[in-house]
Amino acid sequence: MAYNYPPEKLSVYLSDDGGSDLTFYALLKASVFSKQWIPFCKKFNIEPRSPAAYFSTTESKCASLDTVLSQESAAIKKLYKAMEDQIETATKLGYIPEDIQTKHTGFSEWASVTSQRDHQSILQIIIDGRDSNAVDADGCVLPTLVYLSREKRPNRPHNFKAGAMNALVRILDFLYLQFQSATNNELPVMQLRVSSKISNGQIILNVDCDMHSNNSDAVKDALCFFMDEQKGNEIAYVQFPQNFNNLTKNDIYGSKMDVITKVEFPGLDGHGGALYIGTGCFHRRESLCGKKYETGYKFDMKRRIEGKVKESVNELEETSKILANCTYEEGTQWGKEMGLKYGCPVEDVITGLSIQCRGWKSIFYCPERAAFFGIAPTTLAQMLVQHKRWAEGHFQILLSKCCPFIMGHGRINLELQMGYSIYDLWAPNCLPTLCYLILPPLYLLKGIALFPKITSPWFIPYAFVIVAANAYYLAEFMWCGGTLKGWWNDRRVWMFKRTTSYLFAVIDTVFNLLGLSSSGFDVTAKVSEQDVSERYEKEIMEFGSSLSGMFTIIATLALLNLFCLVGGLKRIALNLVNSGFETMFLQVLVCGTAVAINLPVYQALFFRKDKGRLPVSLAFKSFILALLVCKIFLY
Ligand SMILES: O=c1ccn([C@@H]2O[C@H](COP(=O)(O)OP(=O)(O)O[C@H]3O[C@H](CO)[C@@H](O)[C@H](O)[C@H]3O)[C@@H](O)[C@H]2O)c(=O)[nH]1
Ligand SMILES: [Mn+2]
Repeated sequence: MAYNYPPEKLSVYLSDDGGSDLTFYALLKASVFSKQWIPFCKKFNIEPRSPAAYFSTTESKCASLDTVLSQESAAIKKLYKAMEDQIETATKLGYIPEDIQTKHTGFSEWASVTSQRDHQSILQIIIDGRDSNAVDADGCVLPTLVYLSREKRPNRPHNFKAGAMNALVRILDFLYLQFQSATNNELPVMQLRVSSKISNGQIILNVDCDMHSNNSDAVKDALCFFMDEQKGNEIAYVQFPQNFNNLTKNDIYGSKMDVITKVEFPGLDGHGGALYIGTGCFHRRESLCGKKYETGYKFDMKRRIEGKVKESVNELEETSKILANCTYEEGTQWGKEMGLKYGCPVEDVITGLSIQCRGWKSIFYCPERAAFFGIAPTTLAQMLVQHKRWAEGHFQILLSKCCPFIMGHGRINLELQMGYSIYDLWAPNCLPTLCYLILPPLYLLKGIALFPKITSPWFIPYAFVIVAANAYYLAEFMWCGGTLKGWWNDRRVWMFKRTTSYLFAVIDTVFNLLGLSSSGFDVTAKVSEQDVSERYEKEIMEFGSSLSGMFTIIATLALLNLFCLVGGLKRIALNLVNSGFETMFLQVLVCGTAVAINLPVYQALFFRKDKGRLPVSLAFKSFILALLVCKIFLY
């Protein structure tokens, strides 16, 4: 709401798939707070304009610089804290006390809600942009603010984030038309809760719920691309990078996407445009809703619609919430040709690809001051689940009719098709990785050489690939601002993802193709317990007892490599292998690297005492498994 953009041209929509009156209450409170916050931001040109982020990062710095600012900042912080306390109190209670409920008729909507998964559409226009009394403390108009919790019924697929986004797009569109005539709104904004979205009539910014804005000029930046006189008309979306503000120095879960953001996406940008990655993206409404690009297409951003809308807020709420009902999409193109596509765990990427295949271009833009910040997973389990979803989604795209080489053939250029396939091929990468982590060590244990001798000329290509690939990636990683330890962590995560997330992604995709299951959307956890956060800050890998399937694989592979390394080295030392070290060098290297990279796993199995260690039962299970594999192989 505090973007550096005329408020009468902005509307904010928040979608709450959790269907919670607590969220509605928080939004109400925020709308009241905004009356003080927005003038404060504009007066002092505050950044970032997310109050939580502002108070946690810059308050100390500004306090000493400017006395007026520091006084006003202290006063507004008090208001913010009071609001936060009220919301937290209600959250702890688990319900909204009656005296609060009576203050807004919207709460009555929840009287008939029995479950988050079974309720009618709830739509509340909290701030009506047409209302001349809806002003901030300085008397400036406020952006329209709408709360939406779409209808959910147990027997109806709700299509996760894509479903939420599409409901929002429709409502935004409908209300935009209603409001535009009344207020000359040019750019309504909309927002989702479990995912959040900002849009405006022609341009829609969508932001996930775990993100905040960090750059109040981002709207204007994006509009510059859309309004470019030469190329603006062919642009469908402007994607900003995903940045995270909760990363630790050496990024223990490899979440920082710097190599993607600074190398790969700018590369794709030169070949038609980067992927749509679900958040921090400005869409042209028309291209998102299925329009094909035609040469010569022109859109007048300043178009006005004549006529005045007299409907009251209540009437508008009643009419527009029908658009968020389960039955609304029946027999329509929503989820197919219109809006975000359904049925794929990376609804964002497949949607972006379809848009590009309809002839549109996209832009990837990294302003100096990051536009958005989000939250990266803080436990190994969260990270592996997230990557399983991504890898599965991408692999599904490759095997579907939306495969970049099929759907993209003749529509997007070959470089871009290949660019997409880097990610689409993540999942099947599990197969070679598993081979390398299982076969060389076992054969080392048995004393059978798989690779050329160190003295053979055939050793050179292997040495070259190993040195070149690693040196290249290391250089790229450091050039993008990573640390050496961060690179080592990244390599570990690379291995874990391939042996678990990607493997499960392949299995699930196959099941999916055979029609034996359908894929969902496992939401990434947004809060973690105190001790978990502390370990995250200290960069201690968090295992714990969840995800036992994936962790068993990780632990078993780690132990298998350890056993084989010890056994293999012993065999070489006892001279049981013909010119042992020379013939076994590459196997010792592969297996030794695996052991070195798995050090945190051994610690979690045998030495740690905290709750983030691997449970004893799992340690026992993987120990027996690894031993059994070695025994059977030697037999
Ligand atoms: O039923 C659902 C499930 C999810 N969401 C929203 O989707 C967004 C992304 O979910 P999150 O749990 O944060 O997953 P991430 O793995 O962090 O999401 C990344 O990956 C997704 C695709 O898998 C993209 O859609 C996201 O934009 C991208 O940030 C969040 O705002 C959710 O609230 C819904 O609105 N409804
Ligand atoms: Mn997220």
